[in-house]
Amino acid sequence: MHPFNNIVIIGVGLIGGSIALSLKKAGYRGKIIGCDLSQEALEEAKALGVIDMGYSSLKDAVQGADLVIVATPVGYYSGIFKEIAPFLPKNVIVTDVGSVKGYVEKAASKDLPQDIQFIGGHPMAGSEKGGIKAATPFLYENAYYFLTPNSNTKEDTINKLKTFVEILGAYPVIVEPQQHDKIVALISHIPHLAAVLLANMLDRQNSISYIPFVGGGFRDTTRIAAGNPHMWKDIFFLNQTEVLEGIEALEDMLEEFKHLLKTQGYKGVLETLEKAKLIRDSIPHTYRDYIPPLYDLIIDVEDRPGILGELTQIIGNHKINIKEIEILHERQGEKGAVRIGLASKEEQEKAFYILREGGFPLTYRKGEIEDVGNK
Ligand SMILES: NC(=O)c1ccc[n+]([C@@H]2O[C@H](COP(=O)([O-])OP(=O)(O)OC[C@H]3O[C@@H](n4cnc5c(N)ncnc54)[C@H](O)[C@@H]3O)[C@@H](O)[C@H]2O)c1
Ligand SMILES: O=C(O)C(=O)C[C@]1(C(=O)O)C=C[C@@H](O)C=C1
Repeated sequence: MHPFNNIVIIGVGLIGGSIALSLKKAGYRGKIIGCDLSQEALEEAKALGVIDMGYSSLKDAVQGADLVIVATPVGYYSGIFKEIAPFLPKNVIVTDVGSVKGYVEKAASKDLPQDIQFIGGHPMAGSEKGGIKAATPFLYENAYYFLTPNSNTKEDTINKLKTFVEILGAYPVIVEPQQHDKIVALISHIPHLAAVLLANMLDRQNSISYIPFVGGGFRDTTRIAAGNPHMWKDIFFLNQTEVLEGIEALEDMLEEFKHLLKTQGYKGVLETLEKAKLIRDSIPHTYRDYIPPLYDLIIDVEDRPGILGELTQIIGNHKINIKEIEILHERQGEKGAVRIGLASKEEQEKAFYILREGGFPLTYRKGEIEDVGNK
């Protein structure tokens, strides 16, 4: 049974809109009310069927809610908490989706009434694109979703939010707000800063004219630099301590690398590169510990239009659900490769034979070939 019947989403953009779409996809039958400063976002959300009703007044929106999700840029939270505080129904649960949690926890305990249940939240899924038009019902599938209860959060509230997160297709992970901020500084905030600085280097070196030549490397390492500057400004300042620590660690590593390079430290440079490769290669497709493992197949395919459609159709015809699909970016000669992740060993075996006999003879179980890039 769904734990909520009347969900209010404040900020109907990428993250808020995607929550609403995921709920609808999962068959949620209650009401979804959107509240946004932007009339255009509300109109768009209604037209797309994302929300059932839209309000620009926070007071009107939250009346009757049993779950309020704050999904605006984090800098607005304190003002929003203060404004909704007098109008929140007694049994409502308030949560958020913000990329920092220590600050949000403090703001909630200061600005929300003491008897209102609050639990912080943060889905580890997103995009460099913002706004309701970028929202998708699949954003949270197989993503981690941090939940940060405080000492006042009841067990029942935690359980309801866990269920809610699972309905979105994500995996709830309970952490302390400070622990959360340490983790995301290293896996999200410092990487974002690095991407921003890499992008800006083209300008710094007065080499804007290099832009037409960028290949996959520059694109892959800087994609997130195209994210919303206002949102990211809030994130950096509201996770200032952890981000400053990360910057210092980055400075030390750059100094060390600079020294190795200046002093012909071949061994050290190689070790740095090898360590990074090990770490990068170890990022689980299978999200061990929290997410059930996936059973992968690697398929060598011809590089031509329509090939992906043919592959997925064969599998779909046999009612096998592809949990993950990835194009492996190795394009030497005429071949490319695709990785598909399946939910069970049985499905992997079935798909293996179906594909091999169905026009994809170069299908392998993961591990049968070491690494497509090294063949
Ligand atoms: N973008 C990501 O990748 C990502 C991922 C996880 C979490 N988050 C967090 O989610 C939140 C929203 O990010 P997003 O990417 O959906 O942004 P977005 O710009 O796509 O959407 C934000 C929406 O909030 C509305 N808004 C702004 N101020 C408001 C206010 N005071 N009252 C009501 N509505 C207001 C905007 O009009 C917009 O429609 C942020 O706190 C961000 O830290 C973002
Ligand atoms: O752009 C993406 O792909 C993201 O998922 C964005 C990303 C991330 O760093 O992973 C960015 C900030 C959010 O707080 C969560 C997710």
